Amino acid sequence: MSSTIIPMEMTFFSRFESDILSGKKTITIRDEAESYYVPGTTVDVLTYEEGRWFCRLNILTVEPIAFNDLNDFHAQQENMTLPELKAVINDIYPGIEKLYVVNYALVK
Ligand SMILES: CC(=O)Nc1ccn([C@H]2C[C@H](O)[C@@H](CO)O2)c(=O)n1
Repeated sequence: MSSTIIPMEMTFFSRFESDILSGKKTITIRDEAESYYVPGTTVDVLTYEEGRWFCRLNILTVEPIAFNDLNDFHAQQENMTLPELKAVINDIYPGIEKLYVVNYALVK
């Protein structure tokens, strides 16, 4: 018998909290270890640093993306420029080519 674990929480660096709450940031890009979010589910969102809850998100889609295929639309959805987004991802996931775009909606 196989069992599926559905994640109930997602963490974000606290510097992204205001962009998420204002609706300016509508995706996050994660590595394979965090590609297990399930479309149609809702997750509690906590700051990575303090574990402080700040909102809930509906997971809309989870789609693979290669680092080299990131484009201005991804950056716009992250409320960044493309060079800023690539720098952030390089910092968090250095050298990782296989990534996942998690598209979400804020639960109001
Ligand atoms: C633990 C961990 O990896 N936490 C993360 C990963 C990514 N983010 C943000 C940073 C960018 O806005 C996008 C793209 O990775 O997602 C994050 O806040 N916390």
